[in-house]
Amino acid sequence: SYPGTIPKLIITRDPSPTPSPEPPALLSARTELPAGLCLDSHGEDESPCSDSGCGGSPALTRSPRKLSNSSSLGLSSASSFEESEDDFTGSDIESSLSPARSLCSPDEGPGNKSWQKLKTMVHFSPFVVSFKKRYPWVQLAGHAGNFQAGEYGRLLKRYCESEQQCLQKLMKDTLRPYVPGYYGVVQREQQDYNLMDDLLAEFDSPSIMDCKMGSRTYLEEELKKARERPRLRKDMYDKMVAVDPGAPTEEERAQQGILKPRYMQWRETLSSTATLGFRIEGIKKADGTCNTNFKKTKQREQVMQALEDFVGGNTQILKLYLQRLQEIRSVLEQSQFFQTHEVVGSSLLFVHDASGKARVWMIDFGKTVPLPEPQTLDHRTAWVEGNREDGYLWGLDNLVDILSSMLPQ
Ligand SMILES: Nc1ncnc2c1ncn2[C@@H]1O[C@H](COP(=O)(O)OP(=O)(O)OP(=O)(O)O)[C@@H](O)[C@H]1O
Ligand SMILES: O=P(O)(O)O[C@@H]1[C@H](O)[C@H](O)[C@@H](OP(=O)(O)O)[C@H](OP(=O)(O)O)[C@H]1O
Repeated sequence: SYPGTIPKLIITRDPSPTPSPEPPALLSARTELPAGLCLDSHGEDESPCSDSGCGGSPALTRSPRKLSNSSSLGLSSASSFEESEDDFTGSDIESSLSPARSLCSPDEGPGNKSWQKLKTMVHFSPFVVSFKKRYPWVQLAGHAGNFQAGEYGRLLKRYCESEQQCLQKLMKDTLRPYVPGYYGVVQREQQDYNLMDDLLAEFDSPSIMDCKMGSRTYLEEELKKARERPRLRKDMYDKMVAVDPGAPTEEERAQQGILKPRYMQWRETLSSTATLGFRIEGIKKADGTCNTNFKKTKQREQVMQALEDFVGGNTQILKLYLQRLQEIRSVLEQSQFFQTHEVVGSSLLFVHDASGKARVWMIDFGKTVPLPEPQTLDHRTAWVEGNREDGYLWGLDNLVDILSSMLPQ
């Protein structure tokens, strides 16, 4: 298991069947909370590109406007990813449970966040690009309303300054072939977007998997903020209760809210993030079925089963994925960008189709931040607060090891 210290914000109960050591508390939601603590129905300014951090941050000179829940629907269907639940065919157990979805629903009334997490919902978005190729675009994870269709096999992702900085640097780094091509900032309907390659464009009826990498999903900066300006998140409390009604403490129950790092950490220990350094966020298969119900996929065997199902038992595809991951790992080990950035919340996007093509790319750099010079990370050392290690390569080592063990020796 992960050799590092996972800070326990509040000790409730370990959702893991295997006991883990109890590390020291770094932050407590208890009485240390200063006066003025407020209860948000959604978070504010939690991370560089969290739903409020990016669009709502006053530091951004770019358009701070938040997309409304229906904003993508408000645009032409030929140019936007429409939310089309009619197309949904997957087993979406968690989404039906998720209170956050109804919390963020359009009829929620004013004053609430204007856009929401996709969570366990998957967006299928058929659209027409300028060369008339029509294909269903799928957003497996992340914030709803974050994406718009671009032209020529490109897509627009809601502007986030730290992501822009990263993508710009990555275009000059050895990692360039392993990230979506980046084409700068574009504006649509007064909203700024980062324009990048749609990685699905070159596939026919692709199968897709999103794996969130690293042993930690919140930035050190987020911990600091939570201490200095603690905000109780009602939406996160509700999401927690929907998955495990026994998870909140008495106090959290009374407050009907939890701090973001506490929620993120609970998610990490519930899934394989804390023990394997990555977790599956969602899988969509070529037959149209989707599963984003991996919150409790924690054990190595459960992960293997999900991967096996994803590739449909096709060892050739598995082999190609393994090769690509090994290639990415060796490039990461040399990459100047990677050595000098804390990479949190970033995913590996796996895509294959019936033609036998299988590729993996790194996506989502909204919470990838530069380190102060001359600090570097090896991405394998256990995290202790202050060292900023993210466990990315430790997770990739585990993923490579799991895929290798699934292939005939
Ligand atoms: N360049 C791309 N090409 C194709 N699909 C993409 C691309 N980028 C993202 N996606 C799809 O959108 C999903 C969410 O992407 P991403 O993680 O970048 O969004 P986000 O809103 O920043 O997520 P989070 O809330 O985790 O920060 C991915 O799981 C994938 O399905
Ligand atoms: O997957 P879940 O259980 O829905 O939880 C969300 C997930 O951890 C996202 O990664 C996080 O966004 P960031 O990575 O951008 O912080 C988001 O925070 P947010 O609600 O503050 O955006 C969480 O709500």
